[in-house]
Amino acid sequence: MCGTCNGDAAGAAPPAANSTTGNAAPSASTSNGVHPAQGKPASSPYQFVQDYISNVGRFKIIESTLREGEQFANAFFDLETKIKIAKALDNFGVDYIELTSPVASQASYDDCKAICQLGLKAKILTHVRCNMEDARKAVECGVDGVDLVIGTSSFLREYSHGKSMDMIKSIALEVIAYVKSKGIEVRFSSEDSFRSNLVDILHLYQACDKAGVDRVGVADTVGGATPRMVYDLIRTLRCCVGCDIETHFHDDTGCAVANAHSALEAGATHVDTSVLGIGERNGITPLGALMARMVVTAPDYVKSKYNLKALKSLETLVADAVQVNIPFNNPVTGFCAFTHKAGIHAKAILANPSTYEIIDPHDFGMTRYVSINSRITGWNAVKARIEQLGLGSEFSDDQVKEVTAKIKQMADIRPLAIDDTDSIIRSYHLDLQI
Ligand SMILES: CC(=O)SCCNC(=O)CCNC(=O)[C@H](O)C(C)(C)COP(=O)(O)OP(=O)(O)OC[C@H]1O[C@@H](n2cnc3c(N)ncnc32)[C@H](O)[C@@H]1OP(=O)(O)O
Ligand SMILES: O=C(O)CCC(=O)C(=O)O
Ligand SMILES: [Zn+2]
Repeated sequence: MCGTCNGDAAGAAPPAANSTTGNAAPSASTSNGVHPAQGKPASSPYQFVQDYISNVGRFKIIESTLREGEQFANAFFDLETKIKIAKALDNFGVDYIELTSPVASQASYDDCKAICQLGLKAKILTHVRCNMEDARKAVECGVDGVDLVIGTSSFLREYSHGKSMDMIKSIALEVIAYVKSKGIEVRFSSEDSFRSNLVDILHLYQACDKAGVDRVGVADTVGGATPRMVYDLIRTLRCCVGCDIETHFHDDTGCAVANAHSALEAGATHVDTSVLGIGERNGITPLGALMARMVVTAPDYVKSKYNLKALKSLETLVADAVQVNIPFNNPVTGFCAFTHKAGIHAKAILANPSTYEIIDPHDFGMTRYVSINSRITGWNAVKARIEQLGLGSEFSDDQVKEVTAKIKQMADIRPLAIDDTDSIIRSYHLDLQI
């Protein structure tokens, strides 16, 4: 458990963004601990190779913290909080911000109008049931686009709204025509797409495409899809419609990020996210985790388009608003996401960070951290700490190995903090003077 990382070289606190304090940095490194001469490998097997269908290098984000995220158990966003989150999302560079249906309540209606008037770069969408009354309310608010949704699986047709596929199609076409007549974007999505009849939904999407919808949406509403199922469905759909394809993945079985990646590979154009993945039940594709995935797949696109260094503050803002902690194992911003502990890892990391890091923490304004306070440390890591303490020239390699053995002896007895380890080093050093 990463609980043992507490009391690392930087003390009890987790490594902070833009801080190098206490890192066991190599002597030949830059101030941020990266060897300029030994950067990333020339090519990465994880980077995509462009094919004609994949959109991994040109996707768009529909950020739904203020819609799907409002469905998270702990969420209560007043207008002030919504505005802060909307501005932070805009600063991060998301393409769209999706808001709760204005039909939900008076505040939802008023807040939707207010956010539309902020003049953000991101386009503002609201998410409504596929019917004329909801669509009218949405348009009234001044949004840039309306996301229409209706369940198409037999479960939802029977137990949610009771409409046949024919009825769904005729309502969808009517509502799409109405929203288009208002000169704004319109998307049509089949809720619970993966449990819907494939032929039925392909026909429906084709009809919507013909009617001029801007995007059709595929939703894994219950989070049961696998990346292969997603690839197959999106690849098939890509051949049936010319419009954009939006995708929405719940994380009930832990596949939400992988499914989003797979969807883009198969030709989807848009991915729904929320900050920290908050949403109904255990939520959807988290924005930060998707960024972690995509910066590895398509580094140039992601680094040029999104303000990655703002991720930590964005996640902190939302975590505070919904009263949760950022999970310890969160990609990029989890407190031990760039902490290296085992001696074998530490040695290689100090020589070249690419050995054990697929993401450069500095791309996100984060720093790496090498722990030396455990029985599994090694002399190379301890040597780096000794150098950091300014004592490098006073220890031979044999002496570093001897002091490492002392650290391990003590670490076998109890957990150590950096002060303990530094004391062992300093007292060994004092003994050398006598
Ligand atoms: C998978 C998703 O996350 S979809 C998005 C979920 N978002 C929301 O639910 C938005 C917040 N919701 C709300 O505030 C409320 O549910 C409202 C205002 C939309 C509706 O509230 P109520 O009228 O009290 O109905 P209630 O919530 O009990 O039931 C949903 C109603 O919508 C109908 N409905 C459900 N989906 C659709 C749809 N896509 N299109 C049209 N009608 C629908 C249901 O049949 C039901 O109608 P009924 O009143 O005839 O039974
Ligand atoms: O509108 C959509 O595409 C998705 C709706 C939703 O939240 C879901 O199906 O889980
Ligand atoms: Zn959802």
